[in-house]
Amino acid sequence: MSLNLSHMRRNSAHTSLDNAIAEEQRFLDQAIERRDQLAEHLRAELDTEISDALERARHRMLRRQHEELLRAQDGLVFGRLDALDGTVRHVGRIGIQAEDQGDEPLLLDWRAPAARPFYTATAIDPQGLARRRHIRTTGSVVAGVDDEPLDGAAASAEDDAAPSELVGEGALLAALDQRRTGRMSTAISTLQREQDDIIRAEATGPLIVQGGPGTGKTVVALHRVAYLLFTHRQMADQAVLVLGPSPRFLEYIAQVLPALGETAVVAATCDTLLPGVEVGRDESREIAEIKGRALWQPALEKHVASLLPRARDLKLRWEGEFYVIPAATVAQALASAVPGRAYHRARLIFTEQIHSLLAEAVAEQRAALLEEMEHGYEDILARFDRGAKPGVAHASSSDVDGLLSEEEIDELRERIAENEPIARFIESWWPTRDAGQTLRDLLSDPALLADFAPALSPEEITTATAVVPEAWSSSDIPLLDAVADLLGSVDAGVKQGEFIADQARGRRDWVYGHVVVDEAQELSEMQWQMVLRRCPSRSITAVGDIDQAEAAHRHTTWAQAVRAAFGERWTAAELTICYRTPREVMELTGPVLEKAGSHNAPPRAVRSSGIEPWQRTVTLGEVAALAQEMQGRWTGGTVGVVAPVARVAALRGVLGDVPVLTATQAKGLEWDATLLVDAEGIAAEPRGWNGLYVALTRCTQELGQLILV
Ligand SMILES: Nc1ncnc2c1ncn2[C@@H]1O[C@H](COP(=O)(O)OP(=O)(O)OP(=O)(O)O)[C@@H](O)[C@H]1O
Repeated sequence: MSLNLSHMRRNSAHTSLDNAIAEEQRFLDQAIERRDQLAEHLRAELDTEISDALERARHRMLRRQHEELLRAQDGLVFGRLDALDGTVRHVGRIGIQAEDQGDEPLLLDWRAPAARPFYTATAIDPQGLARRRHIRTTGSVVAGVDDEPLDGAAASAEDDAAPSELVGEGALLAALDQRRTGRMSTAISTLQREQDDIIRAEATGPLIVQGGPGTGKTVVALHRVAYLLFTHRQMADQAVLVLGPSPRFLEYIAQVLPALGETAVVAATCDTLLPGVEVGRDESREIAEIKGRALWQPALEKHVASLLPRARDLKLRWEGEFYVIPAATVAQALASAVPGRAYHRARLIFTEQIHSLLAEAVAEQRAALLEEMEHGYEDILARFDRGAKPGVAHASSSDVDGLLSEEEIDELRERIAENEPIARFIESWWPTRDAGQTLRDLLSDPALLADFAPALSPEEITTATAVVPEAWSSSDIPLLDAVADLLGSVDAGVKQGEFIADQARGRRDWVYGHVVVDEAQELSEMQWQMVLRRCPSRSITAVGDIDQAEAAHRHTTWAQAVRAAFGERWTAAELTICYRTPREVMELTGPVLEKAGSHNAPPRAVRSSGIEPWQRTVTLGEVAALAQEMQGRWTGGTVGVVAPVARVAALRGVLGDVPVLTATQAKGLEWDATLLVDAEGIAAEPRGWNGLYVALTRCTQELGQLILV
C-alpha cells in the first residue's frame, strides 16, 4: 500500500514538473516572438535616412538597443517570481516591453530593481514572494525548472534542515559542476545574495572587495559593470575601464561583457594603459618594489617643475626690429600660466601671452614712432609700412591716423603666432618635452633623484638608477604615465571611433565613468595613481584577495595597500563563500594561508567533488603521461599545470599543448583539474606561500601534486 502511494506521489510530481516545463516553454516562445518583433521594428527604423546630428544620436541609441536584442539569445528567460498576491513576473537577460506599453514589462531585466528579490529573497526574508523558479533553457527550449518555496508554510513542510545560505541551490550547483572551457561565462541566473549586494552597491567612492579564491570576485566585478552601465546611462558615455592582471586573464573574461550586452567597456592591464607604449623588458623584483612606491609621484612633480623656465628678459626679433619683454613681465606671465597646469598646457598659455605682449610692443613702438614722426621723422614710419602684411587692402585705422586698431593688433598677433623664428626662439627657451626622455633623464642621474626623492636611501638610489631604461619595464609604466600627465599633451588630438570604447582606448587622458580593478591586491602604489588619474571621481570598484598578493610591494592588508591612493576614504566589502574549489582541496589551504601571514578567514567551500587530492613522486619524463591521463579523465574540460618559474621551460618541453603556468600567470584562471608540480619550489619563490595558495585553488574538481626527483 505504502509503495503504491509513493509511486503515485512520484507520478504526480512528474506531471506537475512536466506542466511547469510546458508552461515556461509557452512563455519563452512568447518572449522570443516579441523580441524578434521588436528587433525587426528597430531594424526598419535604422533603415531610414539620417538628416541631422539629432537623428544620428537617435540612430546610435536604436542601434545599441537592436544589438542588445539580437545578442539576447541564450538564457533569454531564466527566472520567475510568484508573489504572495498571485502576481507572476519573469526575469531575463534583457527587459522586453509588453505589446501594450501601459502594461507591466513582459520580461524584467535582471538589473532592474524589481528583479532584485530573485537574488535576495529567502525563506526567512521572502520579500513578498511565495516562490522563486529557476528556468534552465538550451537555446529556445526549456530543459527544466527548479522551484524554491519561500512562504513559511511551504518551507516548514520541506524538512527541518537549516535554511540554505544559497539562492537557487540546485541551479547554482548544476552551473558549478559544468566542465570548464577556458572561457568565463555569465552567472546572471545564479548570482548569490552577498554577490548581488556588491553588484548593486552605490558607486560614489572606492569600494574594495576582499574575497578568497573562487568566491566570485571576477563574476561580481563584471556583473557590476553591466549593472552600473544599465542603471547610470551617463557612464556609457564615458565608458568603464576594466583592469585585469594579464592578457591571458583578459582573454578568459573577454566574452562576459559582450554577452551581457555591454560595449562601452575598455579592458586593459596596467601595462597596456598607455597608448603606443609597450613593456619591452623584465626588471628585478627589488627595482620593481622601489619604483612602485608612492614617493615617486612628488619626486616626478618636482622633476617636471624644475624643467620650467626661469623669468628673464626675452629679446624677440620682429621684422628687423628687436623688442625686449622685461623679466618682470615674463615673471607675471609665468605666474598666470603655470599654477595648476600641465607643463605643455602652461607653455601654450604662456606662448599666447608672449604673442600678445609682442604685438602690443610692436603697436606701442609704432605709436612712439608716429609721435617722433610728428616731430619730423617721416622715413621711420615708411620703414614700418614696408613690413605690413601684403594684400590687406581695406581702410583701417592706421590708414587714417597711423595707429593700429584692435583688429589690426589681433591680426598682427596671428602673424606672430605663425612666425617660425619666434616659435624657434620660444622652443629654445621653453622646450617641448618627450615623457620617455624626461623620465630617462631622472633615472640616469643619481644626484637629481636623491634631491627629488629624499626618502630613498643611497643604496636604493643606486639600485633605481643602475639601468637607464631603453625599453620599458612594467614598473616604469606608471612612472611614465605620471610624467606624461605632468607634461600634458602638446596637441589635444582626438581619436575618432564608432564606439565610445574605441575613442577611450586611444587616449591617455580619457576620464572614465567607473573603473573596475580585478586582482587589485597586485597593484603598486604608483599603479593606483594611474587608476586615479583615469577616474578622478573615484567611482572605483576593486576586487581582490590580499592573501594572493605576489607583486613586489610589501602590503599584507588592504589598509596598507590603498592608503596612498585613498587615505581612509574607502568602503570595504567581503565575499565569504567559495564556489570554485571543492571542499577536499580547500582543506589543504589552512597551513599555507598561515605561512603566507594571512589576516583573513578562508572562504567556505559550497561543494564537494568527491575526489581526494593526490600526491606522487615522479621524474620529469613521467609528468607527460600523468598529464595525459588527467586530460583523459576530464575530456571536454580543461587541465592546467602550475610550476615554479625555474621549472616552466623544461615542463613546456615535455608537455606539448597542456598549459604550463607559474603561480603568477595562473592568477584568476581555473580548470577542471590542476597538476601542481613542485609545491615546495613555488613556496620558496618570493611571496611563495601566497603563490602556492593561488596554485592550490585553481581547480573545480581534481588536484594532483607531483614531487620531482
Ligand atoms: N553566482 C555564481 N553562479 C555561478 N557560478 C559562479 C557564481 N559565482 C562564482 N561562480 C563561478 O565560480 C568560479 C570562480 O569565480 P571567480 O573566478 O569570479 O572567483 P574569484 O574570486 O575571482 O577567484 P580568484 O580569486 O581565484 O581569481 C567561476 O567559475 C565562476 O563562474
